[in-house]
Amino acid sequence: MRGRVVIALDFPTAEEAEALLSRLEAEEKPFVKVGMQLFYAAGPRWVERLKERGCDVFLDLKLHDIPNTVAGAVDSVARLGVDLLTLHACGGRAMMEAAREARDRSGASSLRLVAVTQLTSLDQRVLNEELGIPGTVEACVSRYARMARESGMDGAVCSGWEVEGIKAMGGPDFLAVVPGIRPKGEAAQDQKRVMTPQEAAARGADLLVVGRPITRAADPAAAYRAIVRAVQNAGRDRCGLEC
Ligand SMILES: O=C(O)c1cc(=O)[nH]c(=O)n1[C@@H]1O[C@H](COP(=O)(O)O)[C@@H](O)[C@H]1O
Repeated sequence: MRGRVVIALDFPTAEEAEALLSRLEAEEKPFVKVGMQLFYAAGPRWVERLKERGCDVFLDLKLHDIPNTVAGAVDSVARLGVDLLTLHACGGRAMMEAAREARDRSGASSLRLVAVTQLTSLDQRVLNEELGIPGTVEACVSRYARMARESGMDGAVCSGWEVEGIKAMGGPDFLAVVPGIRPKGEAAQDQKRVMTPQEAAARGADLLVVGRPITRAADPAAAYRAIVRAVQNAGRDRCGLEC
């Protein structure tokens, strides 16, 4: 999956998400993320239809509950045929293990479970002063990612600043999913730990999650293409030829 751009469809209705997708029709099969806003509005049947029209689908529900409840949620999601599902690493080992067991029992072997470490909207001050977690953001992300891997998760969500540590710890098959992507010069908005697409890809991001820089652009298809190009250029930078 190395270096794929995922478009975050953060819209209030299915119609608005579909309007965006129709503007991207000329592009190769897109990888899209459906988060809470759209999922709660459009529902599971709409997500199934997204798969039927050929999109790869990342369902970002950020599950966080007791193990039994999360296992039940994973069982329901497994029936939708989506490719990726998020849960919060801070739910702990038992929760993540229950999620993995539910996925394995469901037979949906292509459903990858990825654990959110620390949200890209948080910074050092929030971690230490508001959440009361000591140490650096990087150390916390690394600790959560290791726990996620040991609990059988397929990857972790982190910012571009923590990708190299996660890839070094988890190896090539442990996915580093990276939101907080901002092309040079774009406003960070509510994101704190941001990085350009080129740099995140050069550091080893497998999936780059991009929302507003594409969805709110005057020309979303052009914005998407520019980000895909930046990611491809990072691949060339890494090995001297296209890889
Ligand atoms: O799990 C996520 O996808 C996620 C984790 C995280 O730490 N930060 C983060 O921004 N996201 C998601 O990534 C997307 C980023 O959107 P933009 O900030 O508009 O590019 C949103 O849909 C967020 O829900």
